[in-house]
Order: sequence, then structure tokens, then C-alpha cells
Amino acid sequence: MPPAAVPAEEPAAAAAEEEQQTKGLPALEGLVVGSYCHDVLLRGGRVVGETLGGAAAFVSNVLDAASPPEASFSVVSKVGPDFAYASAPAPARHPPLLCPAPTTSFHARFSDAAASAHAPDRQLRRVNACDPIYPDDLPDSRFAYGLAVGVAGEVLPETLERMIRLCRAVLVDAQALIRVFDAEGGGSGAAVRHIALEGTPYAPLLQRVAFLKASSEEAPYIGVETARRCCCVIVTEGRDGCRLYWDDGEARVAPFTAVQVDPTGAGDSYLAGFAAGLLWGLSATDAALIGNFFGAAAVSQIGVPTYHPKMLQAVKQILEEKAIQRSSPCISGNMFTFQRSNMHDELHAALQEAARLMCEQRQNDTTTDSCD
Ligand SMILES: Nc1ncnc2c1ncn2[C@@H]1O[C@H](COP(=O)(O)OP(=O)(O)OP(=O)(O)O)[C@@H](O)[C@H]1O
Ligand SMILES: O[C@H]1[C@H](O)[C@@H](O)[C@H](O)[C@@H](O)[C@H]1O
Repeated sequence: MPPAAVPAEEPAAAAAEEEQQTKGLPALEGLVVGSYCHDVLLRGGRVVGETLGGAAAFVSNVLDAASPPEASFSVVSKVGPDFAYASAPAPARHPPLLCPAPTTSFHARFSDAAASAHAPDRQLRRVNACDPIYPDDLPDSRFAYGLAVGVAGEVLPETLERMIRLCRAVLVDAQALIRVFDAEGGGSGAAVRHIALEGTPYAPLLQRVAFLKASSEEAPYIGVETARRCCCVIVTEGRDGCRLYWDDGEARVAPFTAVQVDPTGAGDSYLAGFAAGLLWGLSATDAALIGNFFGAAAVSQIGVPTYHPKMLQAVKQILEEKAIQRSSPCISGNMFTFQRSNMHDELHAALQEAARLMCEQRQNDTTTDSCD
């Protein structure tokens, strides 16, 4: 596996200098790029939920909860004047940039048919699209890591390219790269489709990316066998957990039990949990357990989840203990360790206990509505 970011071709002098300055950064500062959105959840033609959405909302929620104390991050997100979550009672905690265009918004239609673990669980339509995020919208700083987490094509290829220059390691959600939107149909929004990553302007950037995450539905569009030669590929498999593929190895990582009420944001929360695991110094396969844990937490609630303080305290304590035993610095170094460590099963068992607290919280919860 190459170092986290190896340029495909010689960048221009200024770009090379930008990239050079990310080497040897002591701080664990992160950059999250992707817009917030409005999510409307529908079942049988009835609105069953209206929530803050967008991968950046789910990601920042997990990073706020689970990053090590010395790690901080900035969010670059765009919304319009209609943004419904700018203030209390449940504001987006990291303020977005305001644009004249309306806030990106999705309608998610859940079917009544029982879904298999890998079948599409909902039909998505993009009803509004805010402005893209341009390279100049990114701060003029250097970051230890970056998360490219667009939902509506807002992370432009040139924006991803600049992220790669500013950040020592970049983690990308495939949904930011392969979504296309069919023509708006009669006011009901544009259907969301996927296209093959190969042939898009994002494809040449893959070899400068550290991790590419795709759901099992998206995986065929990224071409796992080709992509794993460029970067570590993670395929999430819903209630079955996830698999990691790197150039000369792969691993399956077990899930956690959850009572699913809304699958929205599971992949986003997974990726942020995974990044948090790397920040704590875990190997990629061990960090995937933290991803699975926060993916399971996301499906247990409608919208951006709130975490029970006892559960969070338990997770942090586990991570602090395991961090002492960690074998290599991951995001703070140049190389990643992929293989599971000898504490992997122990880590899973300890997190399973924390997941049990989460289920108990859920059972005490009086909410009865479900999108699942
Ligand atoms: N029902 C479930 N039970 C336990 N864990 C789950 C469940 N669904 C999802 N997860 C966890 O969340 C991770 C991501 O889920 P999934 O593969 O469904 O992503 P996704 O399709 O990108 O999600 P979304 O698009 O809804 O955000 C899984 O790898 C798993 O760890
Ligand atoms: O809030 C959700 C969430 O971020 C999902 O990951 C994304 O697939 C949806 O488009 C978005 O509406």
C-alpha cells in the first residue's frame, strides 16, 4: 500500500508546496467537506419524518462524540436561506456557508416490502440542490485528514483535488463521486442514479486518496478490484457489517446488533466512526469496528442521532484503553496499518457491551414511529 497520498503526476509548483506543507503536521485537525440537507422521509405517501441530513451532519455528530480530545475539525458545507436547522432546538453544530440557492433537499420513499441486507432500502429524489463547494471555499490551512462526503454532487473534482493537497490523508464516500440526478420530474424532484466511477474526473484522483467507502449497492460502480490497487476500499454491508480490501489483503468486520428504525446516515456515521478509530491510532480493520458501531447507532434513531451519555462514556473509555496498546500512529503518520490487531475481538466484545446500553436506551424510548 502506498503512503496516504501519492501524487499521480507532478503537481504545479504552488500545489506541490501546499501538499508539502501537510507533511509533519503535529495536530490531528480534520476537514469535512459536504453540504447539509433537508431530509423528508415518506412511507406510503405519508411524511413520517423531517430531519437535518447530509453526510456532513451525521459525520460531524460522530466526530464530535468520538474523536480523541486533541482532535478538532472544520466543516465546509453550504445551505440556502431556507435552511431549517440554523438555530435551536436542534441546530447544525458546525455553521454552514449561506448561499442564495435553496438548501439541498431529499425525499426518501421507504417501501413496505421487506428488504434484504443489500437491497436498496429507499428511493431517493433530490428536490433542491444548493451550490457546489468550490476549491476556494476550503480554508487556506493544512489538515491531518479530510473527509469528502457530498450527497448531491457538491464536492467537485477540483474541490476533491484541493482537499488532497491540503490534507495528509483523505477519506472519500463514493456517494460523493458517483451520484447523478435525472431531470426533475413534475415538481417531485430528480431521481438519484449511480454511474461508474471509471471515466469520471474523480477516477485519476483515487491513487491520492487513502480510503474509499462504498455501500454494497454502490460497490459495483466503483470497481472494487481496480480501486483497491489505488487505495483501501471499504464496502459496508448494512446489518452484516463491512469488508475492507487493500492491495494485498482483505478483512471482514463483524457488525453490532441494532434495532433499525431509520437507515439514513448509517454509511455517513460509519465513515466518521472509522476515521475516529484511525485518529485513536487503531489499524484500519480495528477502526472499522468503530465504524460499524456508529453505523448501528445511526439506524437506531430517526435523523441525526443523539447518543446516551453513559454509552458515549463507555466507548471513550474503551478507546482510551485500546489507544494505549495501539501499534502505530495512523492518520498522524504517513502509512496505515490494515490488518486486525490481536485486540480486535476484545475490542468488539467491549463495544458490544456499549451497544447493549444503546439498545436499552432505545427500549426505554417512547418513540413508536419507524421508517424501517
Ligand atoms: N440494521 C443494521 N444493524 C446493525 N448495523 C447496521 C445496520 N445497518 C447498517 N449498519 C451499520 O452501518 C454501516 C453502514 O450501513 P449501510 O451499509 O447500510 O450504509 P449505506 O447504505 O451507505 O447507509 P445510508 O445510505 O443509509 O447512510 C454498516 O456497515 C453497519 O456497520
Ligand atoms: O441525509 C442523507 C444522508 O446523508 C445519506 O447518506 C444520503 O445518502 C442522503 O442523500 C441524505 O439525504
